Amino acid sequence: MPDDPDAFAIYPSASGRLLCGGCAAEDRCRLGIAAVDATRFDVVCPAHWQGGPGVAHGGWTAAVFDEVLNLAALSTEPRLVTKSLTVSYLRPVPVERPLLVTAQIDHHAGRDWTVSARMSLAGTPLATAHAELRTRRPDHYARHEAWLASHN
Ligand SMILES: CCCCCCCCCCCC(=O)SCCNC(=O)CCNC(=O)[C@H](O)C(C)(C)COP(=O)(O)OP(=O)(O)OC[C@H]1O[C@@H](n2cnc3c(N)ncnc32)[C@H](O)[C@@H]1OP(=O)(O)O
Repeated sequence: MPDDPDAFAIYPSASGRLLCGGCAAEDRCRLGIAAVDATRFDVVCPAHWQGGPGVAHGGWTAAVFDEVLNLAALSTEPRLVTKSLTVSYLRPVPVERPLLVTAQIDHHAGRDWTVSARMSLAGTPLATAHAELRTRRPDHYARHEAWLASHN
């Protein structure tokens, strides 16, 4: 744990990837996301994320959207958290098949962002998502740690 938790930032990994705090040490995205650019992502659902036979767990789909929706805004604002995330599951998502996820910033004012994304297979939409993001306050993680310590 760093002395100042709010010093946390995401930098390109050894291989140039932008990875969350949980994946940076392994230098690979465990969700199976590979960024093409800031708004397009090649995604493959690893088999161990299957929820039904050959079909992705809905939590994996939500996690992928959470990641790409933040990545879409990351180049403009590196200090984001997700305030809300809504996923529409349109069709089952197959595991181990090449998927395309596109994401965009729909609105930004002050600390508030609204973003949306779509997951597709060969042009057919499988799921869509909308999220509200919030720019973190400078003491976001320190405040969290203080709150947690007060509940020990
Ligand atoms: C990237 C590259 C590859 C990687 C790409 C990106 C990697 C993946 C990105 C993942 C992004 C995520 O999933 S982020 C993780 C998921 N999201 C979160 O953890 C956000 C949790 N929610 C919050 O921190 C907050 O609710 C906010 C920031 C959304 C809104 O807070 P706010 O702006 O301060 O609003 P406010 O109404 O004052 O706060 C609501 C209530 O929460 C409390 N509160 C607010 N902040 C905190 C805090 N830090 N610690 C404790 N408590 C807090 C307030 O006291 C208040 O309590 P009371 O007065 O009501 O009692």
